Amino acid sequence: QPQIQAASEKTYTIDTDVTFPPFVYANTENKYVGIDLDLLRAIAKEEGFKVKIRPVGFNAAVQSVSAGQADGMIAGMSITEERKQKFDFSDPYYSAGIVMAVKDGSGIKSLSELKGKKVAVKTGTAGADYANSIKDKYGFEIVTFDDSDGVYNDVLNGNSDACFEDSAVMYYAIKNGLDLKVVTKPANTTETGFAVKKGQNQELLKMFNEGLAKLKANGEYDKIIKKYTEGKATSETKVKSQTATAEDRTVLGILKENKDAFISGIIETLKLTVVGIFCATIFGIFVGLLGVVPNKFCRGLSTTIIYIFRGLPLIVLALFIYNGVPSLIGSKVPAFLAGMITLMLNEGAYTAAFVKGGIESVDKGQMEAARSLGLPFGKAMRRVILPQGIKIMVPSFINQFIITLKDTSILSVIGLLELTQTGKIIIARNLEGFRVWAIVAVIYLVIITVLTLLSKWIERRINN
Ligand SMILES: NC(=O)CC[C@H](N)C(=O)O
Repeated sequence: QPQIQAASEKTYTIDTDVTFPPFVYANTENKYVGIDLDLLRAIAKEEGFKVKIRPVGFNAAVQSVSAGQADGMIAGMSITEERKQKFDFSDPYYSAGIVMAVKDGSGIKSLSELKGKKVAVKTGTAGADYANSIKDKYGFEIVTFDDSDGVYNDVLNGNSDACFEDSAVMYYAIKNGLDLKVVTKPANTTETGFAVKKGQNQELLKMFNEGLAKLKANGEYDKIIKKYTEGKATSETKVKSQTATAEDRTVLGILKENKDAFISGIIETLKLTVVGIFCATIFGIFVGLLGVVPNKFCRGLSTTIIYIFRGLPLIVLALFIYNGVPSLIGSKVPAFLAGMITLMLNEGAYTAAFVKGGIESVDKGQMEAARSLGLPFGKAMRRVILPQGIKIMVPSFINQFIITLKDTSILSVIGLLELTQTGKIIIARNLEGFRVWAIVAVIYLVIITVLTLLSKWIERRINN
């Protein structure tokens, strides 16, 4: 009995794409809902397991599930032959084809008019595959975005001439006021399913299928589908942008409405920054010192570490640690830990470089004089060289702290819900790109100002 109890309480991490109404999105109450999540929650209840939903985006979800970082994903995901190599899919719960949409009033009416034009798609989706498969035939260029709102906006802005999107999603968005028009019939219709990594989490897949069958039998399935596809929207099913008239669209209104999201985004950013700065500083000082000790191996090691981690783009390092390393070591790397290690290695390499440089810039005669007075190397370093070197390094430290803060934004690619990712998700809902990014920018500036003042204060104390 207790064993069953424990098993039934198991929580699974499920990644999703919240820019995909009516399948997954945030409603007016900021709750993640939609056909997929309602089904998943009903199934979880039926089968006795818990789910933790992470709004990471479609492509990020595909990667985190393949890397074993999440237990499964549900995001209106098409069951394709290619994906079956990497994923095990549940029984289908919906189906969708791909349609092309253009700006209302644009002259384009068919695929054959796309020659020399730009088509926006979402990274890693069936729509993107479809676009790739016909781009040479019709002679268009592809532009990719991480979420559906980015795709729609690019067409609305006129940067792209058309976009490809799942039919149900496109119709739903247009019904809810998006100023685009569907001009083709659904193509490549595929079924939609819940996915786990191939060969993994089979018990979860089995429970999903059993639960789905039960919901289909007892009418709950139909109810959920109807709720999102027919009839009048309720406050529960409304997409944020649907309430445009009722909602306060001023900067203050947006701030008030999303207060909690912004606050938790800020906290996550601050946590990452503080932990990142701390680890990078220790790591950097250590590697920097290694670079000046009188030992060839240590100096070589220091140079190599600096060379590698200063040379790698932060985003590549983050994706490598989060999505690459788990398949190597066979266990999960939590997103926060992955983010922290990324910052430690990258910012630490820069720190090491200026620590080394700072020490080297202290006049050589200082060390010689200290040594000839009989001080051993370590002591001469600590008492004579470092105090002078640190003064030289302080401005670089402050600079690096600020860069670390800004670089935390890049960690949004591994789904960390820090300030930038928070901004993306809010925009996914209210489509107020300009205002939300302005708010996010101001918040960063405020934090940077505080950080700078704090650093300046420390600098003064060190110099006195
Ligand atoms: N969330 C999505 O964008 C899914 C798009 C599409 N159905 C796919 O599986 O690729």
